[in-house]
Amino acid sequence: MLTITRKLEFDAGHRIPDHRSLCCNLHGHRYVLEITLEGEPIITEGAPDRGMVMDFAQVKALALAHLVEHWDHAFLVYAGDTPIRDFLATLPNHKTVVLEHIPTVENLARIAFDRLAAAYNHHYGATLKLKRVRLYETPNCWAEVERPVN
Ligand SMILES: Nc1nc2c(c(=O)[nH]1)N=C([C@H](O)[C@H](O)COP(=O)(O)OP(=O)(O)OP(=O)(O)O)CN2
Ligand SMILES: [Zn+2]
Repeated sequence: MLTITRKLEFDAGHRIPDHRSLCCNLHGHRYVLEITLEGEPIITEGAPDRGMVMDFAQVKALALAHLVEHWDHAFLVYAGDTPIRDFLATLPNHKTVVLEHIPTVENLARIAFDRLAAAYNHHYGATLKLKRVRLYETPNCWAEVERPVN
């Protein structure tokens, strides 16, 4: 087995409603998402992706379709954050994503992992698996979710 990693970046707004410091204010981040897949390179003769665990272009396409296009330039708001949800609802056509959990980087990384695991696992046969998602909220702060070892 070996791993490949694809990095994607997106911008999103959020706030941590009960935070005691600056993070209770509306603000945004350029999030950096690192997706690590584990598998064996494809050996099918003549296949365009022969020698690849998965074509990086396809890694990107699946990440965009299943996660990044939904969150990019959106405001990620906790379902229980009523004042902000009410405010956002007054803005016509605003891109708002309502989450069941507070949008800490830990919770966002877990949501990202669960969605991406469903998208990637077994995509190219039995061996391909999402191994790890790492999400940077700032260059200095990140969370990581790993697939449990079977
Ligand atoms: N465990 C967590 N702690 C914090 C989170 C979080 O999601 N999980 N989020 C925040 C803020 O939203 C913010 O993203 C972090 O701000 P800050 O601590 O200021 O991070 P910086 O990298 O900008 O800090 P420097 O001191 O400039 O390195 C807060 N905590
Ligand atoms: Zn923040």
